[in-house]
Amino acid sequence: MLKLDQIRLEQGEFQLFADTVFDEGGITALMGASGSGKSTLLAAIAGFLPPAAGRITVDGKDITDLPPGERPLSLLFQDQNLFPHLTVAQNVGLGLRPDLRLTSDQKIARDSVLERVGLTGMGNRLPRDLSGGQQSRAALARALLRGRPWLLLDEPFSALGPALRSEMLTLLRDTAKSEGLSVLMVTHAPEDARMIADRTALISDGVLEPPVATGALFDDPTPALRAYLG
Ligand SMILES: Nc1ncnc2c1ncn2[C@@H]1O[C@H](COP(=O)(O)OP(=O)(O)OP(=O)(O)O)[C@@H](O)[C@H]1O
Repeated sequence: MLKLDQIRLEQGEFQLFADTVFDEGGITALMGASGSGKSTLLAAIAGFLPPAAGRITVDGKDITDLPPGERPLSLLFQDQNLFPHLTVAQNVGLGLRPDLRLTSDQKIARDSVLERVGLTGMGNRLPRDLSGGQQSRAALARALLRGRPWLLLDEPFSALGPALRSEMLTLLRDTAKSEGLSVLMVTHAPEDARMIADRTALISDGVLEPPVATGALFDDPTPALRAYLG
């Protein structure tokens, strides 16, 4: 369970308040208008923005002051962060060792994760020799290789066309299930939330609303969601 306990975040004039719990298992979509604070919230959970007030706990353990790399989570951004001069296998291996000195067991784990995301045999390519969808798979593979229980995604597939995006969302849903991951995914697209998110939490007027079942939410939108959907 990921708990945001009376959290207040500040970025310049902007403020966001969050006091809610994300249950583990399954996928939670995080939605809200542009500038509502979705990326700010993920940055705080990931450890890149210290809260102005409040505590963040995971399974009862206070992680508020832990450096990003020591938190029980991986973060995946839209631009994928693949290093252009490193091969796919090296980019993925960075998830385990920044110096790339993988043990033989770690290499086996890396190759296994490449296989799980459908990149078998592509480890020696450079990112530029992959399609957009394959680059997304490589970035997901790196996050998965870290083996952290929570996966935070900030509009990771929004640069992809509709068919590829849907393919990646399906891969994410299947992988989260098979690996028992808890996923928090920022998205602008209601259809993405409806497709894979068990729950959806909305940020509205500087406040994070508690996550609720996605189907029920869209079938009977709250005033905040109605305002967002327009
Ligand atoms: N470094 C910063 N200094 C000052 N204000 C900032 C900074 N970073 C973000 N903000 C402000 O914080 C607010 C929230 O931004 P954030 O990027 O979290 O929103 P978002 O919901 O992710 O938006 P989008 O959907 O457009 O990506 C915005 O008003 C933004 O202008």
